[in-house]
Amino acid sequence: MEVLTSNWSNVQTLPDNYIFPPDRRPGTKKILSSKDIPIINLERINGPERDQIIQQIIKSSEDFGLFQVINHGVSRDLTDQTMAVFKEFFASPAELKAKFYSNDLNSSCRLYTSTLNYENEEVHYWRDNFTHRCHPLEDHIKHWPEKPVNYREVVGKYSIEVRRFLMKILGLICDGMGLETGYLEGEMSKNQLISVNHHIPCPDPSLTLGMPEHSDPNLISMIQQGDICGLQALKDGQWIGIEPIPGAFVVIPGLQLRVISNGKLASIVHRVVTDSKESRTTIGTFLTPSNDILIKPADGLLGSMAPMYRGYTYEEFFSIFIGNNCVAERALECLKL
Ligand SMILES: O=C(O)CCC(=O)C(=O)O
Ligand SMILES: [Fe+2]
Repeated sequence: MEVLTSNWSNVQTLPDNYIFPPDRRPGTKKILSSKDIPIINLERINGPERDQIIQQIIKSSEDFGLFQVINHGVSRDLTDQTMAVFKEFFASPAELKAKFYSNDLNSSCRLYTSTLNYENEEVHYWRDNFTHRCHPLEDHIKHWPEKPVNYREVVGKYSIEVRRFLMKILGLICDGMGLETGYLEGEMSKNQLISVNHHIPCPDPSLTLGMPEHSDPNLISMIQQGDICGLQALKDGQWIGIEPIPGAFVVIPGLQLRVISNGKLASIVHRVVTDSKESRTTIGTFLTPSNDILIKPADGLLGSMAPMYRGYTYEEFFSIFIGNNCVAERALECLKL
C-alpha cells in the first residue's frame, strides 16, 4: 500500500526507482500537440451526413489509429461527475483504498502502482491505476467501492452510457468496412473494463513515464482525458501530443480490430508523460472479446486477400500477451501467418 503514489504527499525529488535509463526517458524536448489528429463530430450521425462521418471514422482508423469524438451523446454532466468521483477516490485516505490494493489479474477490482509486475520491474511508471469490470453491471457492481458514496450510482450510469457510445462506434466501423451487421456485437465486445490512471505531480517529468509506449490489446479503447496533457502518440516516428478537448473522448481501435480487418485498421502506439505541477486523472474504457470466441480476419473482408493472422481465442491471445511481458504488438507477432 505504501507504494501507491496517491498516498504520498509533497514529493520533492523523483525516487531513483522511477528514473528510466537515458534511452527510455521522454527527455526535455517539447512535444507539440498536432492539429492533424482527426476529430469526429457525431452530432449529425443520424442525418444525411452519416456516410461521410462513417468514412471519416474509417479513414482515421486506417491512417492514424486514433481519433477524438465530440458530440458523442454522453452528457457533460455525467462525464464531469464521473471524473470527480475518481479524483475523490484517489484522494481518499490510504485505509479506505487499502482493501482494493491488488496486483492480481483475477481480483474483481485492482488498485496498484505502475504495472501488475511491480515486484519484478526495475523501474516503475509514475502512475496508480484502478481497474474493474463493468458489464453486465449487475454481476460486477457489488464488488465496486462504496465510497465515495455516489461511486456505484455514477460509475454505473457512466459504464452503461460509454458502452452504448462504443457500440455505436463499432456499428459504424462495421458499416464502413462492409462487415456484416452485428459482427462486433455480442461475444466479440462482451467484456468491459474501466481503467483509471492517476498521476500525481511529478518532480521531473523528463526522467520518467506515466505509462510505457504500447498498443492497446483490446477490441477498442476510449479515454476521457480530463484537462491535463499527457497522452502522446507515435506518428511517423515522432511523438505528438493528443491535446485534451473539453468533453471529448479519445478512441483507439485495439489490436483485435487490426486482426479482424486483416491489417486495414491501425492501432496507434501511445504513451503517457507526467506533469510537474498538476495531477492528471484519465478514465479509460476497454471492450474486449469474451474468452472463447474465435478471432480472425473476417471472411467477408478478405476477398482474394490472404489472411495475415491465424484464428485464436482472446484467452489464447491474453496468455501470449502475459507471456510477452504485456507487450501487445509482440503477442500479435506470434499470431501472424
Ligand atoms: O491515460 C491515458 O491518457 C492513456 C491510457 C492508456 O493508454 C491505456 O490505459 O491503455
Ligand atoms: Fe493505451
